[in-house]
Amino acid sequence: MIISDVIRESAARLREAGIETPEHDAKLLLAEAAGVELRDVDKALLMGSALEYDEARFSAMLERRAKREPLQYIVGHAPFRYLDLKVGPGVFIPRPETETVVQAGLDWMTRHGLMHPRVVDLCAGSGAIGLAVVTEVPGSQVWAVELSARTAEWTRRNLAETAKRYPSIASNYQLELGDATSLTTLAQLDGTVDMVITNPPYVPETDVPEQPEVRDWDPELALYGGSADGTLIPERIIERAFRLLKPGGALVMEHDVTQGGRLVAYAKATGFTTAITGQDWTGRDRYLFAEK
Ligand SMILES: C[S@@+](CC[C@H](N)C(=O)[O-])C[C@H]1O[C@@H](n2cnc3c(N)ncnc32)[C@H](O)[C@@H]1O
Repeated sequence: MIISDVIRESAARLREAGIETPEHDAKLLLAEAAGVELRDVDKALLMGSALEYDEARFSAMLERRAKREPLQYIVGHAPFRYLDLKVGPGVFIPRPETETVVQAGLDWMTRHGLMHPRVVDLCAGSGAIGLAVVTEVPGSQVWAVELSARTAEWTRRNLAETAKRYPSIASNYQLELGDATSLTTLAQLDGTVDMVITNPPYVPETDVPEQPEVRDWDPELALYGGSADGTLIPERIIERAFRLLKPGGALVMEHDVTQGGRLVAYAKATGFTTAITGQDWTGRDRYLFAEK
């Protein structure tokens, strides 16, 4: 079968399953089954040329996608800034809005000319935030905390993979298995940290996501913020970050679009001297930025 027919038929199957980007997903899965990049599939489509691919693997992946399993779990990896992270069931898939949150943290460190920043990533998941920082900020030291032992296996896997490309990070990144909201977690760092960057669970419990890829596949522990409006865990993270930070240090924390005002007020009440809400690329309120 020629490639355009394969894509057309596969996309029709995915469209029928309610997927919003059927052609894109079909092309990506075909690229994976052929062991090539997406642009090679586009080129084959444009030129009308043939493409060798593993047909059995492609149809198995297509069936998984039609059951609304996230594309990233099926292909086993997800991009995050300059990294390509391993993901699968049991770990939260890193999202583009979190790249904005990391950028806000990096910009602050650059503005303050920090040479050897000490950075904490609370709620590490795949390791996206901490691994981005330790690979993008030379001389940085990162501590990451994750509660789920199953998820922490993914964090460790990503640390090992990333260290193959950036060998120096192995000694500059430490993962702790524990509760990021507990006063005892990383207590040895209290008052010494330059920056906390975090993407904690924050989805309001009254707001169960409609997308099956999120609702049925992302771990619940990664999603829900522990109260009806989802701010319980983020507020505890604000308190923990305040103790970890040195005077003048900063917290950047991703949150739901509805939570900006409440979390700014909470940060100020906790003792942060400044607190503002930052926006993502689409202009929506998505993170708290607070200085101690
Ligand atoms: C929204 S995900 C973020 C993962 C990653 N930082 C990212 O941005 O892609 C939240 C993560 O926090 C973990 N988590 C939930 N509660 C926690 C807690 N009390 N302490 C530490 N980690 C926690 C979850 O298991 C999940 O991996």
